[in-house]
Amino acid sequence: MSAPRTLYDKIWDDHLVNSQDDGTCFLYIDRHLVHEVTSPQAFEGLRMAGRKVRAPEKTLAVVDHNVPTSPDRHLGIKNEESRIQVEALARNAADFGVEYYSENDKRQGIVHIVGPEQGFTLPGMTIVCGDSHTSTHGAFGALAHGIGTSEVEHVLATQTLIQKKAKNMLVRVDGQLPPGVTAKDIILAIIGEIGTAGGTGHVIEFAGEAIRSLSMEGRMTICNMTIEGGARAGLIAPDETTFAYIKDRPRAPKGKAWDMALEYWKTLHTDEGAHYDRVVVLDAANLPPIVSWGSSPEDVVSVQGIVPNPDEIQDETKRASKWRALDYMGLKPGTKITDIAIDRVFIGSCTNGRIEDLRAVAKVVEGRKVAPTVSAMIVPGSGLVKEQAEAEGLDRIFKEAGFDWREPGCSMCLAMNDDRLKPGERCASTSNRNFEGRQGFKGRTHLVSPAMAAAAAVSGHFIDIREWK
Ligand SMILES: CC(C)[C@H](C(=O)O)[C@@H](O)C(=O)O
Ligand code: SF4
Repeated sequence: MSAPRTLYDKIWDDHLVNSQDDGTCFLYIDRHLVHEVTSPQAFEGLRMAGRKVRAPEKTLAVVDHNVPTSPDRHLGIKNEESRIQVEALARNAADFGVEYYSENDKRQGIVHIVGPEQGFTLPGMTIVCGDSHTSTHGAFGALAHGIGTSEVEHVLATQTLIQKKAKNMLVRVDGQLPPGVTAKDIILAIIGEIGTAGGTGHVIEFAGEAIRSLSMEGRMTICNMTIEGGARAGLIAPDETTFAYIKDRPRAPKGKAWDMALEYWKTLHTDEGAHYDRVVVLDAANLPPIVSWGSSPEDVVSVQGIVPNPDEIQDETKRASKWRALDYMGLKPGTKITDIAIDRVFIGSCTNGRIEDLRAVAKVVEGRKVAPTVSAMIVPGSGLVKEQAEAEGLDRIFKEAGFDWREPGCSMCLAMNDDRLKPGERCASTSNRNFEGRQGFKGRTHLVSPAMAAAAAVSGHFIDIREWK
């Protein structure tokens, strides 16, 4: 009998090409997603060295960060810097024979939404992308690493990645979530608990009843933000929910190949008695809806809570940094979270821009109006999410409520396109990062779930979604 292994151990072992005495390993990479921000120099490097893309059929390119989300974007990208980046990816994909979804392709969207949607992301695979939120794909039981541009070039050329093995960490979320509390609240609570460095050097496997009960959308939200907890990757063992999501996707295996794949996928779980280097346990039943108050995803509190007082922090450096965060956010200790008024609402991103997220928003805002003091936008994560939402009539609900209904892309998740906050503006956002300037120079971001963002849009301030009538 071989020693019991974790899910991470199994995927690692199945992809190990070579390992050196110092722990340096070559991992075979099954899937490579490429976007316009981190790929130009990588393709340029190949060109200069006269190399080809080794496995174009395992590579998929899509534009997301720089594309405008306005309805007239098919007329061309006005911002020159963005246009140059988007055109470069189109050219590189054509030159190197890589499939490419342009901003006018219905399948275009945020790379981490597109991969799963197409069945390009499958259980047991190693997946990379020059993007930190590649961890999202771990929701399928795939080992998914964000990589840098020089690694993008290395993978394009060799279909391998140089890695050292990380440690195993388990985050178990027991019990059932109360109504109104979502996957987003789980992951914000976890990061609040372990801190942004809590997962450093580890791959986190999420397990427990509350995780098992989540849809694939919810699981993707959890794995998406694993990276904000400092971990190398996040993983959730595949199960019937996973298989049902994948079945009949354009790139999923079909017929006999499906049966064979399924047989393998069913072995992808941690063995009884396998060792984790660290274990964290949370009880879902105790979780409230969560709102971030500072400039780090660990700065979180219950919607029923107050802005904390940094003076209560022992560590001097940390105390100073949290004071700075409050100053940046324009908040005072002791303020009730529900008394914080907002100017903008952003619903979208690879954290919460999927169909289930939009349905949750529609449920909250149907027959209501966005507060007159608030400007709110909804950005579907992909063209297919947009199409589905429109087929269900969600766009009508949004527009009647006064939301701006946009074209797919990263949008105001980060200020790399036309969608951004003005200095001092305060935003309830379903995205994953709240660093200074993230959504625009001097913009103020509060991270929340889609339902909480929707309720804030209508109320003009944060409100406990559990009390929504
Ligand atoms: C631009 C890109 C490299 C970046 C990332 O790596 O995550 C972006 O997607 C982000 O969310 O900050
Ligand atoms: S939506 Fe945001 S977090 Fe996701 S890839 Fe785009 S910029 Fe990064």
